[in-house]
Amino acid sequence: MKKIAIELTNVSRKFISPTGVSTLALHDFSMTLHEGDFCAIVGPTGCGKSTALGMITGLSPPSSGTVRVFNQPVTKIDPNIGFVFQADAVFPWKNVIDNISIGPIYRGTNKREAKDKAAEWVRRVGLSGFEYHYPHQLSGGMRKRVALAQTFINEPKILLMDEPFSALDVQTRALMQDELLGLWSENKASVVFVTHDIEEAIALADRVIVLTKGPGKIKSSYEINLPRPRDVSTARYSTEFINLSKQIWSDLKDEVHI
Ligand SMILES: Nc1ncnc2c1ncn2[C@@H]1O[C@H](COP(=O)(O)OP(=O)(O)OP(=O)(O)O)[C@@H](O)[C@H]1O
Repeated sequence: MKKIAIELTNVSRKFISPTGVSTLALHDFSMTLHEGDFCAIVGPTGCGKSTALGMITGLSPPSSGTVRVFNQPVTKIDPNIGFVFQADAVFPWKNVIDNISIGPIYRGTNKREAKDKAAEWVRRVGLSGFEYHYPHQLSGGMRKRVALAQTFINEPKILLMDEPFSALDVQTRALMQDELLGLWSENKASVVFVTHDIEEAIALADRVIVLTKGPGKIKSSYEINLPRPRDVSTARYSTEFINLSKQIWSDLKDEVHI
């Protein structure tokens, strides 16, 4: 029996603006993610997807309900959690090796060892030859590879991803999705992946959760039983994939209808 990695129970999150305006971002939201599982969340803009991730990180406590990570209440930022966001989180003034080694150095690994480890990650994400390039000398896809290496080098038990590939062109995006699945299959982190792209959600995840328009609550949830390992560019042609895609799109269409 797999352990529970993340558990949100009847969570709501309200924001109060400086002028006193209250926004209920998420309402009575519950989800459970087991160790090593890959869950995607889709939903209309502003429905509270990023808010849900923020509560798992410990950056933004819930207004009511409970958030537990590996059975412990979330009270602070947990070093076992890795993040990848839409914006590149790479340091522009550091080269590729220095960007990738920064996590282990902050965690107390000596510089030599951290750089050796980073060199191995440079190879794993296909950036050999670019070790001493700076982010502005790399393409968007290459910068994303740096971001993935920066995260995976810390061997996170939980990986939170907020539209990480949305700024990439279609081909690079498919490559990065395959890259992510490859890294995940070795590391087996528990992943929560937020996206607007239904096909991306189905191609990557074991489960896709659809949220209603804000304040978000769960509208539907689908188990994705496509075989693994998956090749994202071919998986999308299967009948099962197409049917899931139609069903999820139909759920979402009701929510974005104006
Ligand atoms: N710090 C904040 N202060 C006030 N309101 C906030 C804050 N953060 C989020 N909100 C509001 O909470 C709601 C949910 O925002 P959130 O960013 O979680 O949505 P989302 O589903 O991730 O949106 P998108 O798909 O557009 O990225 C929105 O109405 C947003 O304006």
